Amino acid sequence: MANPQVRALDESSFRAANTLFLRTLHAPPPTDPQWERASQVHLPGRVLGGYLDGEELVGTARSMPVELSVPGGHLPAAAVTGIGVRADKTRQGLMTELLGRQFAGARAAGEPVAILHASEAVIYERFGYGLASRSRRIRLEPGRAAIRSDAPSGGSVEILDSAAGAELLPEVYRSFGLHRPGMISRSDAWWGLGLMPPPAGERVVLVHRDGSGVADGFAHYLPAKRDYRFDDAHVTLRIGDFQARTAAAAADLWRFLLETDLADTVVAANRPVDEPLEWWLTDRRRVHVESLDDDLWVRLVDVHSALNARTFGEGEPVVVAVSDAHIPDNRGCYRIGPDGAERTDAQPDLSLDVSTLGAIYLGDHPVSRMVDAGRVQVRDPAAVPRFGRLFAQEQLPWCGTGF
Ligand SMILES: CC(=O)SCCNC(=O)CCNC(=O)[C@H](O)C(C)(C)COP(=O)(O)OP(=O)(O)OC[C@H]1O[C@@H](n2cnc3c(N)ncnc32)[C@H](O)[C@@H]1OP(=O)(O)O
Repeated sequence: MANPQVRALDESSFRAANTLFLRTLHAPPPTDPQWERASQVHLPGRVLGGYLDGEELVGTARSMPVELSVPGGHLPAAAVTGIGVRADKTRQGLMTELLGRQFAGARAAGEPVAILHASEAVIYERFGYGLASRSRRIRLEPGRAAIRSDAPSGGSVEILDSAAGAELLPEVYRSFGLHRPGMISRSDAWWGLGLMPPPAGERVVLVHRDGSGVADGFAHYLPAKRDYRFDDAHVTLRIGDFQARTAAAAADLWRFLLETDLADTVVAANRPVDEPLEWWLTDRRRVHVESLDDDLWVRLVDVHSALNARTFGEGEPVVVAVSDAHIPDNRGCYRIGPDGAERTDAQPDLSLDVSTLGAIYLGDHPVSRMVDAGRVQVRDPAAVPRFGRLFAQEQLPWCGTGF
């Protein structure tokens, strides 16, 4: 019988944990320069080691503290990543032990929510995570895709060298504030990691400045050439990060990308699903949606605090019973209304699992859809539209930051 054990690793084991994680993703171990950067996001107390019947490290998980934007506010959250169990030791309960330890750590650190990007969609729901935001991967062909003359515009786009980009982009991102649910803060270590490979020097960095010269958007891309003949325009621009504070900044950046000479394809993964790109184009069919992907998975590790960190729409309160297989303290009934959430002994109008509450928390899915999906049990049908109005959001959540 396996005996999964978990403990916080000391710094001397961080690189071994990172190597183990990368191996579980079928990736090579970090080189010295890669580790130099990655070590900055391995934080004492937050890198866990997993063991099965012995002292050999066979599993790992880690997290980073971030600020997460939620409807009407923001709150501290644990950004979970680096989960891996060695292939010959899987399905013996080690990840279960690692995640349980992470939940306890997040609660102790005053982080009511844990978030992650999942390698597979089937893993995390059983632990109370719900899919809370989505993104899309799109492809456009410059020349066939053009921005309309009446699309928002204002300011200019400039190319920065990578040193100037490395200095300016963190500042610009910070200046935006976490303006949409799902966005998270980016630490200096995150920027240093250069999460979007390859090395920064090979990327082209664009910055958008508004009419008064204030930087209000940026994007970077990697040009990939499929043919080395001088006269063939087989060039794909692969966008790595694209952030804009205003519609004018976003539309101007797209205009610049689509008018770049010799580029015949622009590919952007991880774009918000509600970006109005189709509305800015002369021919909306030029946006080829290659996939609709999971973005953030959200786990409310402290339901009461998490609910009270966001705001709710208008209407009559609803009493909701929450089940949670992993965190007993979360179980029970909550009265949720425009003024927030409080525990109650009243009879519930609706019941749901904490994973479903995580899925609707940022406002991506209408409550009625979760009812139709069988994820909400209804005692009082009149409570469904009320519950929907409380959680409804104008803007869809989007994280836009890999971790
Ligand atoms: C946020 C991130 O870091 S995403 C990266 C996640 N890591 C990877 O994808 C790397 C490759 N995979 C792995 O390392 C491992 O398979 C892990 C970490 C996903 C799972 O570790 P394990 O120790 O096998 O998980 P554990 O034994 O605790 O499984 C718990 C339950 O989840 C199920 N489960 C675990 N992984 C999977 C999976 N990939 N697909 C389907 N079910 C799974 C198990 O069957 C088990 O179900 P049960 O409770 O009904 O028996």
